[in-house]
Amino acid sequence: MLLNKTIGFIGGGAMAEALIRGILKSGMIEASQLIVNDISSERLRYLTNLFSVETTSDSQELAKKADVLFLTVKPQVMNHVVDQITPVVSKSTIIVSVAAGVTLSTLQNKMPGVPVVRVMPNTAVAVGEGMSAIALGKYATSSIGEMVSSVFASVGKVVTVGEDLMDAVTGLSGSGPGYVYVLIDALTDAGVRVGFSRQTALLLSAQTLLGAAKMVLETGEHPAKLRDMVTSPGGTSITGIHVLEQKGVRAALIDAVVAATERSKEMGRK
Ligand SMILES: NC(=O)C1=CN([C@@H]2O[C@H](COP(=O)(O)OP(=O)(O)OC[C@H]3O[C@@H](n4cnc5c(N)ncnc54)[C@H](O)[C@@H]3O)[C@@H](O)[C@H]2O)C=CC1
Ligand SMILES: O=C(O)[C@@H]1CCC=N1
Repeated sequence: MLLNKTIGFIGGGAMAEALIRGILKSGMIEASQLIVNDISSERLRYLTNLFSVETTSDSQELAKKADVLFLTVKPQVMNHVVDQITPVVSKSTIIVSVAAGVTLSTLQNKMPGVPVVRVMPNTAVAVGEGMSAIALGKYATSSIGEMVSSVFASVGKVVTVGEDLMDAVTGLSGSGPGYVYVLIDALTDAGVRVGFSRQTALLLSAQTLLGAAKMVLETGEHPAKLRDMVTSPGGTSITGIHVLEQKGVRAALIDAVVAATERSKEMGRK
């Protein structure tokens, strides 16, 4: 579907880099199909060295060439970027925005008739384990939706959601790797505290999170049932879980997702 198509990225930051790394690794798209635009020539040099992709400092030139155009800039500069490209974007260009809080209607109002798809991925697309949610704008046909989904499916899992849930996705899986890195870092400190080298403690922590997550996904069991399998009566796991409950870890995680969801909504109002 994407054979011989030109794929553009406006904004060559962390998210674009993660996506490019993942899609090149998946083999779905070749480096020769990609063109990246950024205001930072340093970022462009870095991405060319890393991925051998073409780059340009001219977003209009890129918008004219691209069949699929990823908008991977910060929400705060999205208006400026869209105003720049609107005069040259054709109705056959597929626009894919990954910006937190930027709504389909904002983009559609600026680019009438142009198919727009809103996606909220996370940085784990870089290693083929991303979680992305997708919502289609009114000019995006279902075949466009399938095409964009297939790109994100090549680098992880994809769900289709109503746009009203996009801020919630941003608060949970979009921002979620950040929360999990905090957990891994804390568990690693804990490992050092009980006697491991940092390197060993990091391996024990990260592999434990990976294994537990895989158990949930592969068994389809409720996490509480899997937790029961770990907690021997009067044993160590229930002793540790008791402390986590006393410290309010569960409520802290819920509060974190709610706060990030609210922040995404707030960013969308600007
Ligand atoms: N980093 C993440 O985990 C995720 C980010 N996102 C979304 O991806 C978007 C990008 O985020 P990051 O990559 O983290 O930010 P970033 O700050 O790493 O990258 C943004 C890039 O855009 C460039 N830029 C700024 N103004 C520009 C302009 N006028 N034209 C062209 N390029 C310009 C910057 O030089 C920078 O390289 C945001 O909208 C964010 O909401 C979505 C999901 C996850
Ligand atoms: O922190 C942010 O705003 C972006 C959106 C989702 C993850 N990172």
